[in-house]
Amino acid sequence: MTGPATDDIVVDHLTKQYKKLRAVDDLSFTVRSGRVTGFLGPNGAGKTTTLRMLLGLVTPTAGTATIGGRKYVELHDPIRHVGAVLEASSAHRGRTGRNHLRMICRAAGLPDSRSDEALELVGLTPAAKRKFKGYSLGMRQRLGIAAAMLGDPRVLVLDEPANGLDPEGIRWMRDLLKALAAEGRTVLVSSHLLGEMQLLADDVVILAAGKLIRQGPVEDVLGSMGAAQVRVRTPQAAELTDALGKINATVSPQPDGTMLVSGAEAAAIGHAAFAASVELHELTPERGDLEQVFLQLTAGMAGIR
Ligand SMILES: Nc1ncnc2c1ncn2[C@@H]1O[C@H](COP(=O)(O)OP(=O)(O)OP(=O)(O)O)[C@@H](O)[C@H]1O
Repeated sequence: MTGPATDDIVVDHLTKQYKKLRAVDDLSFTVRSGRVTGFLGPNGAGKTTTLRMLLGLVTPTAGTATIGGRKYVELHDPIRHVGAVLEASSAHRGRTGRNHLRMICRAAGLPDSRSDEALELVGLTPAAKRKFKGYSLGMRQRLGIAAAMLGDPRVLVLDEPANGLDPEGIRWMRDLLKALAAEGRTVLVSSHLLGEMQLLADDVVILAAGKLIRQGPVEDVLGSMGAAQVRVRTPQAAELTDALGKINATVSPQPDGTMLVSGAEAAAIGHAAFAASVELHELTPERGDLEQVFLQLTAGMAGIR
């Protein structure tokens, strides 16, 4: 039997040229099954264009994007293979959420029962018989995910799914996507919410100005920056700042009375403090978070082109 060996997404030298603008520029990356991959980039980086090429909605100028080895348009039964939410779902205003899903089921040859299962999955059962026009943005996002899940797809592609969700909704989304990945599905999610991505994603693909900046497990991307800082608390801030100046460390005082020191390891800071007879109340190495790393990696690559 032939067919895709896995449900990986493979983007290979993908390029999209719009007149003078190269929206996506020779982009290559892999999204692995069984993991949540965060797709990150400043505004205008080319994320949506990439996802649209992956889903066969935009024709690449060059390169390919495949799912389990096939282009989207070559998939035999796409709704059972790939679920996608590219923007907050739209439905006929006067139609109920349940009827909206049933119509999709009928068009795709899926049993009606899938509508209720998908509504249950996204927590919309209580609103199943309410009309779409009364749905909040968060409910529309949930309905979009329900529609994407109708075919029980192995691959999910979501563009900014957390938009419009309240903190409880964001947490719900995180739990759902992690659970779907834990079942072995491929989950590719674009987002601007970097704090949320750090909690959600196993891997990240970072894009700026159409080009790949970094890809890999979140831990590796965070670690690779070596963005280590050390949080220090002392009642002798002036003396410590002097002592650290001598070892070329940079000190930035924080509003909470601590100082963040970069350019020296905790041991070197402790030693400098000891040698200067400075009392320390805290000495905590801190790694840069995804937001700091993202801003460093994409610095100067203005989003709006
Ligand atoms: N149909 C089009 N014709 C011309 N230019 C386009 C078209 N679609 C997108 N672009 C341009 O391509 C670039 C990438 O846009 P894209 O929407 O893919 O970025 P994005 O990373 O999704 O941005 P955002 O985070 O703001 O949604 C932008 O400069 C955009 O203006």
